[in-house]
Formats: sequence, structure tokens, C-alpha cells
Amino acid sequence: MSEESYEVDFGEGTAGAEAQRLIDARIDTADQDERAAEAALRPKGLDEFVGQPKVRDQLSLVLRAAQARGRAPDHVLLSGPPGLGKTTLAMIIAHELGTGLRVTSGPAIQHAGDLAAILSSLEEGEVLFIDEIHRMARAAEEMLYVAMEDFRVDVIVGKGPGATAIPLDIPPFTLVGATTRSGLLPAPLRDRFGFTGHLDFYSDEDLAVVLRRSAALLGVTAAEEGLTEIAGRSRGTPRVANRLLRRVRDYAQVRGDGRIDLAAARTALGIYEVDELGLDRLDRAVLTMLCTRFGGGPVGLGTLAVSVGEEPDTVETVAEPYLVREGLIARTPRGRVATAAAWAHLGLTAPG
Ligand SMILES: Nc1ncnc2c1ncn2[C@@H]1O[C@H](COP(=O)(O)OP(=O)(O)OP(=O)(O)O)[C@@H](O)[C@H]1O
Repeated sequence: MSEESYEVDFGEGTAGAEAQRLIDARIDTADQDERAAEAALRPKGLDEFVGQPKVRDQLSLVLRAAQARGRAPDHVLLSGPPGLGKTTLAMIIAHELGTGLRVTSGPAIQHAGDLAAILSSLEEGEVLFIDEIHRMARAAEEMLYVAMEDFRVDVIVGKGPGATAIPLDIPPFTLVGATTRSGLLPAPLRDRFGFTGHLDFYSDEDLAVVLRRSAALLGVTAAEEGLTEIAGRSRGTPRVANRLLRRVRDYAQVRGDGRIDLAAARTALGIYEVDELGLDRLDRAVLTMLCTRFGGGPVGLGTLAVSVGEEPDTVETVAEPYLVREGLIARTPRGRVATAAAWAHLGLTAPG
């Protein structure tokens, strides 16, 4: 989810540009701190991975069977909304197999050459994780098909009619692809994955388990009711749950006795504008615009996204899945529509 953005005017010229660069660097540092905090809470093994029983069980079979055969497991595709544990599962796969993990992402692979460099540097049995695999360049996709199926890369030497393809064998590896948009993956790519796991939003009970584990790792004392309250407002998403836990901990440390109880959780989440349904600022902006500016819809995704100042992709992959799951928005062929529950949640009266 995109964080709040601030527009600061530093004036013209070098001094302004330098100030902007420094501020950007500080924003990066803050982002890195969040990432480091997130990484510290990642489960390492499949047995620590909470919830998603089907995916866990199926994946466990795939991994055990491959290990018994002494072969690299089939390629794995993980799909689902952001923050549900796709990267974590890729790391767990490498950990369970006792092999190395290489991490890249679709947007980083803009040319076939980028992928060729990565593939040809892999070691036998390694796991290659490509996040946002649906955003990889088309030319690289073709190369990936061959690599996945035949463990071969065709390196093109020369240009035009004289160009020749030199086949280069690569060691067997396991590709783990992650996507928030499995529908955008071309069928030939999707078909080359031997196992596809779809991650669903977590139940509040599972999120409470995630939070209990995280609180213990962070060394915070937390009452069950406090954790349940945070779980209920976490949009079914472990990443959000862990982030809210850290914010409630901040509040408890600064304004309370350091313990997370129900009162601390409620007050802190109020301060951070996370409502009882777990809707955050973007979710509420989408709902409010849909109801107040577009009379509840139907309205197209692009128009809705522009009205809240976000990319259509962010609205579609970050805000919408949860709003749809909570029954607040319906997707119709003519556009997005606010449901009666949305009007009620905003405390507004639906038109006629
Ligand atoms: N099943 C789980 N059990 C415990 N913690 C989890 C689980 N799934 C995710 N987490 C926690 O949530 C955080 C986000 O998970 P992760 O980065 O794997 O999500 P993701 O699906 O890859 O998201 P994105 O697509 O945005 O990269 C991690 O810090 C991890 O600790």
C-alpha cells in the first residue's frame, strides 16, 4: 500500500534538489526500517507458517516428494493479494529444501538479457523467486518458458538475419513466481507451473495467532483481548496485523505502561485512523468517493482511482479485494457499485 505522500517545495536550483535528495533518502531509510521489522517476524519453516492449511499441506507434499526423489521440486506459483505471505512462502521453500534463494521481481526484468544473467548464475537446486511475475517483459517470458521446461537458455548472439541462438544448459532449479494478478499471466506461463497455491485472506483467529507469535518475538506483553482487537482490524492480512501491532506497541510504550491491552489497542488504532472494520485511509477514500461523488456507482475503476489520486492497479489489488470480501463493493460489468453495507458503514443514506 502506498504510504502517505508529502509535497514539499524546496525551491529551485541545486540547494533545493540536494534537500529533496536528502529527504528522499530519509524516506528510504524509514522504509528500510519497516522492511527490517517485517523481516524479523517472518516464519522460517512451514510449521511456523500460520493458517492457509490447504496451501501449506499441498506444498508440504510437493516438497517432501521432491526431496524423496532427490530432485528439484516442480515450479510453484503463488497468487493472492499483497501481504498474505507469498515472499515468506518462497523463503520457507528454500529453507525446507536447504537450498539457496535468489530473489528478483518482474519489473526488474525488462530485457531477456536481465533474465539470462540471473538464470545462468543459478546453482543446482536453487530457488528463484520472481515477485510480481506478471510484470515481466514479454521477451523475457519466452526465455523463461524454455528455462522452466528444459533448463536451457538460448543466448542470442548478433543482430538481424545473422543472429544465432547458442543454447546454454542451466542447472535444474525451482521457480517460485508470485502474483497479485494471476489472471494477467499468459496461459503458457501459468501452465508451466506444477503447483499453484492461492492465498486467501486470513481469519481473525489465525491473525491472532500470528500476532501472539510476533508479540513474543518483539518482547511485548499483550493481553489476548488486545491482540484480538488488532486482529479484527487487520484486513485479513498478516503484514497489516504486524504493522498495527508495532504501532500499538509504540502507543503503549509512550502513553501507557508498555502492555498491549484492549484499551491500548482501541485508542492506538483510533489514533492511526484504522476503523472497526479495519478499513484504512485508502479503503475509506475509495468508498467515500464512490458514494458521495458517484452516487454509489456504477463507476469505472480508472475514474474511481483518479478521484482518490491512486493508480488503478493499487485500487484494484490493494483496496478492492478486501472491500469486496467485506461486502462493501460489488464489481459489475458496468463498474464498481457501493452496497447497502457501504452506505451504512459510512453513516450515509443511500439515494432513493
Ligand atoms: N502465514 C503467516 N504466518 C505468520 N506470519 C506471516 C504469514 N504470512 C505472512 N506473514 C507475515 O506478514 C508479512 C508479509 O508477508 P509477505 O512479505 O510474505 O507477503 P507477500 O504476500 O509476499 O506480500 P507482497 O505481495 O506485498 O510482497 C511478513 O513479515 C510475515 O512475517
